[in-house]
Amino acid sequence: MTVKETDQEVILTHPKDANTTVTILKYGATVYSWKMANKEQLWVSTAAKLDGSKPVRGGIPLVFPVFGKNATDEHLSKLPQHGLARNSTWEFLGQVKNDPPTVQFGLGPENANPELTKLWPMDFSLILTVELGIDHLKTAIEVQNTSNSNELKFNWLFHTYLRTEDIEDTMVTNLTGMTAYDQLLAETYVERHPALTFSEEFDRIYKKVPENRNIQVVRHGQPIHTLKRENLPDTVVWNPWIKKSAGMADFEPKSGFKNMVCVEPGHVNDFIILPPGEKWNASQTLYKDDLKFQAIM
Ligand SMILES: O=P(O)(O)OC[C@H]1O[C@@H](O)[C@H](O)[C@@H](O)[C@@H]1O
Repeated sequence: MTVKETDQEVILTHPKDANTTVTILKYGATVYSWKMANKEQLWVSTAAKLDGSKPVRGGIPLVFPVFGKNATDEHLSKLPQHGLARNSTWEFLGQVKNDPPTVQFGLGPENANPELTKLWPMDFSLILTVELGIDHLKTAIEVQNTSNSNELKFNWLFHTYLRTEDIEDTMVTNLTGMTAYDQLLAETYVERHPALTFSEEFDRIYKKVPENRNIQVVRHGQPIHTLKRENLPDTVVWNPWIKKSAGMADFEPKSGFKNMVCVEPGHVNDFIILPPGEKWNASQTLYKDDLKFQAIM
């Protein structure tokens, strides 16, 4: 069996390697484990809530329809930080392909968190497709505006927590020359560093990153993760470091910031405005590649 469903989760196993698996919690349709040849690729807090009481701290939470906390939009401003998709139990729609094993999850106003759809009463349909390759994990999203008359205004982001052995000797590359909004300084500037390194809290939105930039997480000269993006122009890079992780009750162990970096492809710098009836598609693929340095300014 390549796909196993329980009440809480769906587990995919690759037919060519029983140690290559992905586990998706129905709550938030959150990928919270991805193992390649038995090696975990994602970071998840040991205090993460997997019981639907709180979005999962780790894995790949889904951010929709708003990134961060909105202050101005009549409806979006009423939603909590990062919206409602990560706080809703999605419907498992089943397996759509055998090899690579591929499954889908759906969310709409009928099954989304009712407390939150009351605050954001829009017509929408989301389909998340998760594909487990022998050497990759692809997550793809389709958003449909199911209204006959109103536009749908939203952000999308894959809040991907990537695992690393030690953040202090980890770099994130191929964002050189991009415009960055530093959320900690509230300043916009052009990224001049040939690679991002980490020695304190880090929270930046890189804007309009061309699709041919494949962001890499590099350790000891070896790329440990490579990210390919489709229709996701912005990328958030985040590490909470010591003080911020100390303040998060669900972030454990407290030294866990050393073992993770969030590289989060999304469309967050502005909103997508989808006309009635239309669809919008985007995806992220995590895979392994050789070192490809794209530092052209
Ligand atoms: O604690 P949350 O809501 O999961 O957010 C975690 C982080 O998510 C990142 O995407 C944001 O850039 C950070 O500002 C934020 O702190």
